[in-house]
Amino acid sequence: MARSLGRICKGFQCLGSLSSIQTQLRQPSTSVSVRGTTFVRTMVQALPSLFSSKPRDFSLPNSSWGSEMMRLYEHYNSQCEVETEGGEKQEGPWRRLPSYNRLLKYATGGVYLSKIIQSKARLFTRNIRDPGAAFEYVLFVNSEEQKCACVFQAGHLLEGPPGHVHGGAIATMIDTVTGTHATILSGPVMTANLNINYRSPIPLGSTVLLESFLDKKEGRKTFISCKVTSSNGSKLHTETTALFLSINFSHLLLGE
Ligand SMILES: CCCCCCCCCC(=O)SCCNC(=O)CCNC(=O)[C@H](O)C(C)(C)COP(=O)(O)OP(=O)(O)OC[C@H]1O[C@@H](n2cnc3c(N)ncnc32)[C@H](O)[C@@H]1OP(=O)(O)O
Repeated sequence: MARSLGRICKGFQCLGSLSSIQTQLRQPSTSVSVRGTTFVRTMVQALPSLFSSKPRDFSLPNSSWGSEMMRLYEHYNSQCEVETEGGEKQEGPWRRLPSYNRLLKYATGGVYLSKIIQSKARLFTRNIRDPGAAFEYVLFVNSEEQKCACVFQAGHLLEGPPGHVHGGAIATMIDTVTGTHATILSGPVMTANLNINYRSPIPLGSTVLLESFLDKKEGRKTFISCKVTSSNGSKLHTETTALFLSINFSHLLLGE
């Protein structure tokens, strides 16, 4: 019992780091975009400190990334840092988000889960070790324009219709991108509604671009839209509207 309480307290300490990020987000500032930039920078810097050892950043290129995946990665990554006329480097409009296969060491899904489940819990999209087999993706955020872009290469384990990507795998990626975007904009949220129109199938192994946009914020509600296109933008694969509701961490930890 005492040990369980210790674990939960440690979990809350981790959550404290996230709370401070949220506090920063809520502090009055001159504009939403400045606030967003600060939040993203803080989040990027704070996340690794929540782990017990140095975690693998899954958003960095690996040998399975094809030429289209690399081309789009370079396209956005080159805009994360730009050179001034005087030759100095400064932050660009985009920022790459690191990606780990678990978010918190202790608070991995509620106090009612067994220790074994807590220790084995992994993020759904990052739990297959074989590079290129499933979800290969990297997410970039543009705080000024309040949008996100995700380059996604769909591996052979994501098959639905023969030779094409499973609709649930596509929905997973849309939920991941819009959910991350909503978290950046509003702090902790959960998906309340995801409305997807599938317009054309995605060939297995291909690279696509997911772009998400803030539609509006109303109280606890954050409305995001998202489209998935082929890597050169010529083909529309899906169109989505999503609703996220802001939550307290106790909603996840205690089921309240
Ligand atoms: C770093 C790694 C990042 C990875 C990102 C991955 C993102 C993945 C995100 C997810 O997948 S979350 C998992 C899937 N989602 C869930 O399991 C959520 C389950 N549902 C709930 O927990 C609750 O229903 C929810 C928190 C969404 C809302 O419950 P609340 O009790 O907080 O809200 P309430 O029912 O009081 O409704 C508040 C308002 O929202 C509205 N609302 C709630 N659900 C709605 C809905 N589904 N559609 C439209 N409106 C909805 C509701 O009508 C009301 O509107 P008004 O204030 O105007 O009256």
